[in-house]
Amino acid sequence: MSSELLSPAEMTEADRLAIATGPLAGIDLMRNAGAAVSAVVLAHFPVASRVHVLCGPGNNGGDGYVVARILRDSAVDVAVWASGSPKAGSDAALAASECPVRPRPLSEFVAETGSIVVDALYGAGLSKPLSGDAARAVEVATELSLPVVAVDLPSGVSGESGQSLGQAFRARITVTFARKKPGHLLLPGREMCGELVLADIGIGDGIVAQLEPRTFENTPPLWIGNFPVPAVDAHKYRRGHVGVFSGGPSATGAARLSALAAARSGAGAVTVLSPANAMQVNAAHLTSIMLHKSDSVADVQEFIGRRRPSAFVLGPGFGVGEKTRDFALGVLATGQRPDGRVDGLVLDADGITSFRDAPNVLFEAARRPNAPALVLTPHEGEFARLFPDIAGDTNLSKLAKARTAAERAGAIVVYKGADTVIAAPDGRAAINGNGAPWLATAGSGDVLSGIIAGFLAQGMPAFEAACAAVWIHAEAGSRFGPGLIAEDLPLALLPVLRQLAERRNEVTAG
Ligand SMILES: NC(=O)C1=CN([C@@H]2O[C@H](COP(=O)(O)OP(=O)(O)OC[C@H]3O[C@@H](n4cnc5c(N)ncnc54)[C@H](OP(=O)(O)O)[C@@H]3O)[C@@H](O)[C@H]2O)[C@@H](O)CC1
Ligand SMILES: [K+]
Repeated sequence: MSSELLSPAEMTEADRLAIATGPLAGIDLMRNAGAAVSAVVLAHFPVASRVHVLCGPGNNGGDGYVVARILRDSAVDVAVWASGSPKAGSDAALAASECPVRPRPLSEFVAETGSIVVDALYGAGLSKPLSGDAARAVEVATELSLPVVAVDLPSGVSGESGQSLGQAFRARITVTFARKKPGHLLLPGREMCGELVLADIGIGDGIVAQLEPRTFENTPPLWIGNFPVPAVDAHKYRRGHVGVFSGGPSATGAARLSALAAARSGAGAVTVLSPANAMQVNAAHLTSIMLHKSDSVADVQEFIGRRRPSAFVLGPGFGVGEKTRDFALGVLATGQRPDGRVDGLVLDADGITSFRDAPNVLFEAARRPNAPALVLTPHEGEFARLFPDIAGDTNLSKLAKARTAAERAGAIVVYKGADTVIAAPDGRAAINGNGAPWLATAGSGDVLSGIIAGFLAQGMPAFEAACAAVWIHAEAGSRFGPGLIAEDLPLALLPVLRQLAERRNEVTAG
């Protein structure tokens, strides 16, 4: 499965294992890497007046020497600018010795408009911020607006976190090898990479599998096998029943958006649970979605016992306070009750903020054996309310923050943003790469919560349900494009869901 992501350390280990297993030696992998980058340069910039290859002292630089040799062999005008020289006896030293272009020191780097830069300074081995000659090279490329093709990663960008500590190249194209790295998908890395090309350099799937990767790009292969398609004889309650809690009379819209999204994502039945004083306003806006009065935990329990809902959404428009905490803890306690157990609770917005002063109460409830799956869907601000120490730890990437939070909370954490990360308490995590700017609109998160609950109610495991919902939500948003408002999203889901249902049937048939 190629949705796996490898951290720079895991990638180094994959290189080592591949070399130890054979048949390819390190220099073969390097030659394949350099060939892949050269092919991209030749295909995208056939009329470049000159190609400047910047080579660092490690294996990333080694790839650069291979690129320079192949381009020279292809009659391209090539200049090589080197920062340090490769360690004697290394693969990079061998690649440098095979390169017919005499390197000049990076400190003298000059370039001209119309030329191309191949950035082979630092890749997986980036160990500190760019400084001196490397930082100046970034300035030269930026000033002249030269297209940059980055080898593995734009130098200065961390493959682990996507962060750049100081200066970094902004690439037009980045060519990486074997598997993508988290830094290619996490912001700002994703933007710094430009177009990302993944090249096969001969590291087999079996080698990657030995590393048992726990990080993935969030794409359909990750969860299509669990994507719910109703059986021919499906009864509406067998397709799952979602309950969505509504706020008071002037805050009911968010719950209805969530409810509609749960219904569109395939839940057989959806009920809005409304305070008595908001029943009329909700009733005026609901047709296929049911309505039930619910002012107290006893009302909620009575509903659970009688109507057997399998998932809830709590938070959108609900208000912050004790009632919210009681409802959330009441739902999570159903794992201990014989009269109706709920499979999952999606806690969003006010639901998250309500626990800011007592997050451990929530986490303990979620971690109790047999508790319903808890899915938390914080944006950055809400994340910091529930996990202030994790949010403030500048050593952690967004991926590591989500992962640490999920483990602490015993919950699936959907850490939202343009690079949403979904993490599970068991250590799995996925980074979403199809986020669309159109989704940054009021109510969009309420829709996402509803989709997650819709999938949970249909029996999808919680991590897969959250991943699928995030991807589908983003896909629907980007296909709809400009002018999107949250009301459009439930309908915009339909073509995406249709394609996935077809794909799921193919997977099942195959
Ligand atoms: N056989 C293989 O393994 C294959 C590997 N492949 C390629 O290898 C790349 C990884 O190679 P790598 O591990 O040698 O690390 P690399 O990125 O070259 O940097 C290390 C050197 O740079 C230095 N340095 C770092 N940051 C610096 C800074 N800011 N400023 C100044 N110096 C800095 C660092 O110094 P140090 O930290 O030791 O002080 C060290 O000397 C990978 O991205 C891929 O392109 C492919 O060819 C496939 C086969
Ligand atoms: K690089």
